[in-house]
Amino acid sequence: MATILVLHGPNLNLLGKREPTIYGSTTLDDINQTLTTQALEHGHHLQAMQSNAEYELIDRIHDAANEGIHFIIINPAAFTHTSVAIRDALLGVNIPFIEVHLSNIHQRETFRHQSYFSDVAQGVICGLGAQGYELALLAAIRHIENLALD
Ligand SMILES: O=C(O)[C@]1(O)C=C(c2cccc(Sc3ccccc3)c2)[C@@H](O)[C@H](O)C1
Repeated sequence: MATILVLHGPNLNLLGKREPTIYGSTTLDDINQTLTTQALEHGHHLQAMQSNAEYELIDRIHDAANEGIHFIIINPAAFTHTSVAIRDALLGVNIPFIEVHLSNIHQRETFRHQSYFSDVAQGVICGLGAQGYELALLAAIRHIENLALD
């Protein structure tokens, strides 16, 4: 049994409440509940956290290494385009991660096209709404289970 950590960045706590045309009407609680259920169906555990504070996300990433977290799924939200610090934390703990965005950042403002995470991620999923998280979870489980076979 493995544990997968889902990290949501700033303002995602407002998801489903405003701007549904861009980010959808699903709330973060809905997403986390769906992912938790799907992980358990595959025999794995899921932990989820949302923070508007860069340092809290960094601290959670550090703690993940001490807890034996096997994989991280992260939507850095606005930190996608600014945070070398979170990038460095992910590299520092050496836990594989997938970058997820609800919207297709490449169809939006130019400043959203650049990510500090994509080149060091296992993969990037964007533009598929809440389903992107579910696809990332399936990929994480596949990664973990393939490692177990090696
Ligand atoms: O598409 C995403 O998931 C993204 O990571 C999410 C972002 C984001 C930005 C502002 C608010 C929210 S969440 C939200 C949605 C609707 C109303 C209020 C907040 C997400 C952007 O900062 C990123 O560029 C893209």
